[in-house]
Amino acid sequence: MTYGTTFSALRKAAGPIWQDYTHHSFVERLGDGTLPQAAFLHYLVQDYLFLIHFSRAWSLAVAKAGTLDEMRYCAGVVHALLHEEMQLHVALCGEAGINARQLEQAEERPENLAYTRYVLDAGYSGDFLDLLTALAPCVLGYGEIGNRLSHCGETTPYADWIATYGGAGYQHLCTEVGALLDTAVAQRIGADLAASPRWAALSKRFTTATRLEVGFWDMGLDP
Ligand SMILES: Cc1ncc(C[n+]2csc(CCO)c2C)c(N)n1
Repeated sequence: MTYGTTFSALRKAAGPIWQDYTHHSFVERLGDGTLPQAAFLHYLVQDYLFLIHFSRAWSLAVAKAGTLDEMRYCAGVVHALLHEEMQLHVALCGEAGINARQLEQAEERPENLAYTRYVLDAGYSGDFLDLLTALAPCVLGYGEIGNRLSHCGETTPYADWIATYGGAGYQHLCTEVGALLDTAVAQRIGADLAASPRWAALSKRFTTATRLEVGFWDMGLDP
C-alpha cells in the first residue's frame, strides 16, 4: 500500500522504527487473536483519550491551513473522528461494560500524554506542514496495519477493529491524507522536499511521532 510520494520518503527516512511500529507484537497479536482482552480494553480506553486530543490536533490543522480545500478536508477528519472513530471505541468498550463517562474519566498514561501533546505542540509551534508530518504516522501507519491484517485471513476476536482500518472507507481516507500531504508540500516547498532546508526537521517530526506510536503499543501490552 502506498499513500503518496511524501509519505514514502518520510517512511523510508524513519528506517527500522517504522517496522517496529507497524509490526509491533501488539499488532501481530491483534492479527492472530492471541492478544489478551484486558490488554485490548486498556488500549481502547487510552485510545479514546488519545482521539480526543487528535480531534483537537486536526482542528488546529483547520486553523493552520493555507487554503479552503485544506480547511474543508481537515474539518472532515475532525467530524469523522468525533462522530465515527470514537463511536467504535464507545461501542467496543460498552460491550465490555465500560461506559462513555468512564472512558472520559480514565487517567491518561504518560505514553499517551507524551504522544498527543507532542503532536499538538508541533501544530502550536510550527506551521501546517509541521503538524501534518506529526499526524501522518498515526493515520497512515494504521492504514498499513489494517490493510495487512485484513488480508492475512486469520480468525481473531479483533476482526471488527481490523475491518475498520482495513476496510475500503479507511483505506480511501489514507489515500486522501497522502494526497493532502503531497499537495501541501508542493504548494509550500515545491517538487523536491528532500532537497529543501525543511527536510531534516520534517523528517525528524515524522520519525519522532513514529517512535511515540511504538511507545503507545508498548503501553498497550502493559495494562
Ligand atoms: C495510537 C493511535 N494511533 C493511530 C490511530 C488511528 N487514528 C487516530 S486519529 C486518526 C485520524 C483519522 O480518523 C486515525 C486513523 C489511533 N486510533 N490510535
